[in-house]
Formats: sequence, C-alpha cells, structure tokens
Amino acid sequence: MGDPWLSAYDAALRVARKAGAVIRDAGEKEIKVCTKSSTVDLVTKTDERVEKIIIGALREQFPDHCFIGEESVAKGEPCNLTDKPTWIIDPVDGTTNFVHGFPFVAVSIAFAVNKELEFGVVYSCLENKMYRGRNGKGAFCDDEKIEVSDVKDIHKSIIISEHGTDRSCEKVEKIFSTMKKILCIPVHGLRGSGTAATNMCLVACGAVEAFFEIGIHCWDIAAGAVIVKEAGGVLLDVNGGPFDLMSRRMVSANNMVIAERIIKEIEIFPADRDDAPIKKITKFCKK
Ligand SMILES: O=P(O)(O)O[C@H]1[C@H](O)[C@@H](O)[C@H](O)[C@H](O)[C@@H]1O
Ligand SMILES: [Mg+2]
Repeated sequence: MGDPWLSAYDAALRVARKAGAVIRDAGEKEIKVCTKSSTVDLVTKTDERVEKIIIGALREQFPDHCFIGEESVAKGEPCNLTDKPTWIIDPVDGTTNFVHGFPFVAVSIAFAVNKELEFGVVYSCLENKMYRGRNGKGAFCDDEKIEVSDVKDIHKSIIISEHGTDRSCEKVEKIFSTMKKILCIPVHGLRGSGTAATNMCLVACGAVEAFFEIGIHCWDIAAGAVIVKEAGGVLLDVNGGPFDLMSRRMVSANNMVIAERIIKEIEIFPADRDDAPIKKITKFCKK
C-alpha cells in the first residue's frame, strides 16, 4: 500500500503556510482583543478567521474527515477524538504573543487516525520556520532533519514551562513552586516561548531538554507531540504514566532520564479533560 496520508500531509503544509501569512499580515494592523475562559485567555478575529481558512481548505479536500479546532470548541463544538481521520488545529498558538508583538506565534495542525497521531505541522510564522514530523519518517525544521539533545545530566539542561491562562492563586502557587524546585536542582535555565507548539519544537531540535505544562489543550500539543517523538524524544503524563493527548497535561523531553527527573518535582493540580462534557465558553469583547 502506498502512502495513504501523503496528500493530507501536503495539504497541512500548504494551509499552514497560508495561515501564517494571514497572521503576519494581521499583526501589522490594529488587533482587537476579546477574552474567553479568563481575562488572560485572549482571542482575536485573526484566531477565528485563520481557523475558518484552515478548516475550510481541509474540509473541501477531505469532506469525510473530522475536525477539532480551538475556536470551534470554544463555540461549543465537541472535542472528542474518535477512530475517524481527525484534524486537530490551533490556528494561532501564542495568541498573547501575537497581541503583544512577542515574536513566537505558531500555526499547529495535527492529524490522527484510530486515535494515533499520523503527522504534525508547526509553522512558527514570525520566524518563518516550518517544523514537521510524520509517524516513522522523522522530524524536520524546513529541510533539515532535527534531533533532540543528548544531555542526560539535569544540571546541564534548559527546561521550558508556561503559566497558562488559569490564574487562580492555588494553581499559580503550584506552578511557581514546581519551577522553583526545578530551578534549584539546579538546571542551566528555565524558559518559556509563550506557545506550547513552539516549545515542543524547541525540545525536538535540541535547543532545550524538556517542556512540561498542566492546563494545555490537545490543539496546543498534538502536532508538537509527533515532532518530538520523531526527533527521538519522549512524551509522558506529568505523573510518569503514558501520555494522554486529551488529559491537558504533558511532559515532553529529550529522554526518559530528564523526563523522570522533572516529574519528581512537578506539583500536579487538576485540569478538566478536553473530552469532558462540553462547555461553551462565553467570549467577552470590549465595545
Ligand atoms: O491559547 P493559545 O493557543 O495561545 O495557547 C496557549 C499556549 O500554547 C500555552 O502553552 C500557554 O500556557 C497558554 O495557555 C496559551 O494560551
Ligand atoms: Mg494554543
């Protein structure tokens, strides 16, 4: 049998580039900002427009496929991963960065069949870097093959995490307590690009050893998960168990030694699963 998902992969690359160009253009103009689940969970017309462009183009070519998109889910569409061919899309990963002109913004498109991720494309559109990975076929940044770092000594590592968009003090305390413990191991440094998709690509290309977060969504990490795995890295749950795309928690690392060392320090807090019963999110826009 040939390569059943090659045309889907090519379509993902094409539409990611197109989406990135729309985001770059929109960043030059005035950006009207609305909020979703909290006052720091930002959304713009560009997020919605780009998601429509991506899903519109893919649906035209693949009318039988299913779609999970960040902005569609916010409007009340289901977020269930079934065995059917399913696209998992974050049109603008790093919306806060986009709004502020902080230069890491990514289009993230993944494709799963039988609940297995087949490929992932992360277009870091302000840097103009196309990261991509296909199951069993390696990971690339533009035309260059990428690999995770070979560092096993946590003391020689850089670790990424993020603060997320839930600012309840209890959670923020746990996030900072975890970060403090990791910093005091000590590691070489802690970083955060503001986009989970880009963070995972930084793990994949060996710039950092690990990225972990609780509270991310499947669309933030699905494409990055393929890229990390294909670059030789590992994906785990924050409790050391198997990675679960819908669980809203993840550790991605260059190897098990680094992953398990970080996991020892992570203070876990609850996050509702992505496939929990649907809650439409009310959007607030200032007049
Ligand atoms: O909402 P977008 O798509 O910009 O993505 C999120 C990031 O990817 C997270 O890592 C990050 O922690 C934030 O939750 C951020 O919202
Ligand atoms: Mg995102």
